[in-house]
Amino acid sequence: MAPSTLTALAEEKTLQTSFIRDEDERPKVAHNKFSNEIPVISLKGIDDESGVNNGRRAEICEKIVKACEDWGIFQVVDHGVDAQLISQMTTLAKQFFALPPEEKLRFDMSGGKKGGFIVSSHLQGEVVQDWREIVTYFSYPIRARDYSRWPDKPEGWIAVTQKYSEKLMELACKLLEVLSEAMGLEKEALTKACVDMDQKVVVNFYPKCPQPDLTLGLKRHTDPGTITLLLQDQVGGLQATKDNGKTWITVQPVEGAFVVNLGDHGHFLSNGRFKNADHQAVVNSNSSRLSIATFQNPAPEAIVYPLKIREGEKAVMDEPITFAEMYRRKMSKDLELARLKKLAKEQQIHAEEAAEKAKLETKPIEEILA
Ligand SMILES: O=C1C[C@@H](c2ccc(O)c(O)c2)Oc2cc(O)cc(O)c21
Ligand SMILES: O=C(O)CCC(=O)C(=O)O
Ligand SMILES: [Fe+2]
Repeated sequence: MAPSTLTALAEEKTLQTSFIRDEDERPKVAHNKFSNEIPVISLKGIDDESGVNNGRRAEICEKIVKACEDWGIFQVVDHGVDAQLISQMTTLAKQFFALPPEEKLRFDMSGGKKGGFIVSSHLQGEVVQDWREIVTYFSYPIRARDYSRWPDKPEGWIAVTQKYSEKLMELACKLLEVLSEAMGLEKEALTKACVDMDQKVVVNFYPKCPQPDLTLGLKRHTDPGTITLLLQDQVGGLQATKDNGKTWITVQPVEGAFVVNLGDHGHFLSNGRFKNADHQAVVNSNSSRLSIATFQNPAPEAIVYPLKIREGEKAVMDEPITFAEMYRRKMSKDLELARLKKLAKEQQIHAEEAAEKAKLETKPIEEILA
């Protein structure tokens, strides 16, 4: 059972066992050992398709496409989202997590409610807990918004979140246009494949952690959707993989930048040409950390299948399926893997205990008592 908030646990000297991960899952690289390998791309001039600047758009597009092919993750600056809006969004988010537990728990979503506050994860049945609190809103399609699940404190946050969601939807669509064109398709191809794009904002708060080397803020995963725009503070903790998942790097925080991640949907639609970035978040004992993930997902009924299969390529999917089915299969695979891992661990403990018992039984009594 996940605790209802992390406020009290963050003050303890040791970590509660439900957060302790197996050794192979624990952090390998420090939260602040930053790498500059992930490309940082300026979007200045991306809208200008005329004359001399068309060269600039082409240059930006080339960089984005290369980053998607090599990493599935990159950062964007000069993206046009107002710095003041970003600062309001982060200030208000921090104020929300600083509220007393009972205020945050007015929006508790542990009973399976769509949107609100929860510790660790929205997924049911996780074996090990993530060291994070989240507050999440379903922001698009607008007609499906349920404002009763949007926290009404701190004052002014609903209005700021609405504006933030709108601006991030615009930025995401711009990036999807570039990727559509790179696939040799019309600009709207990827947004059309999403049917009626869903957007979900997840604000992650990672409190200071007593034993950060034993746990993760957010376990290793790929995002399920088309594209994710992540805003992170300067603390550091986002990690991505290279060398086919073997090596971890910590992404250098860049003030005012968005980290752009390709998700599974984007990966499948490009027939595997664009990577779905494998990533996780680590925590530390010095300071809390805030990140805001804006997930751009297709509608649940949207059909998932490669939009373009290039000559000589084989389709990465056996059959077209809906996004809802794709998500369901992903979640059950994730949970099944965690269950098998837990089982293997229990069996190992059992076998070790049995071996110890057998050893004792064959020992002469004088040795046991010695
Ligand atoms: O919180 C997340 C992160 C992410 C994710 C985490 C864990 C998984 O097993 C997984 O498959 C994905 O993607 C999300 C996607 C969502 O729609 C909501 C989330 O809260 C998250
Ligand atoms: O907090 C981070 O840096 C990562 C967050 C993330 O990957 C997510 O919310 O899906
Ligand atoms: Fe993620």
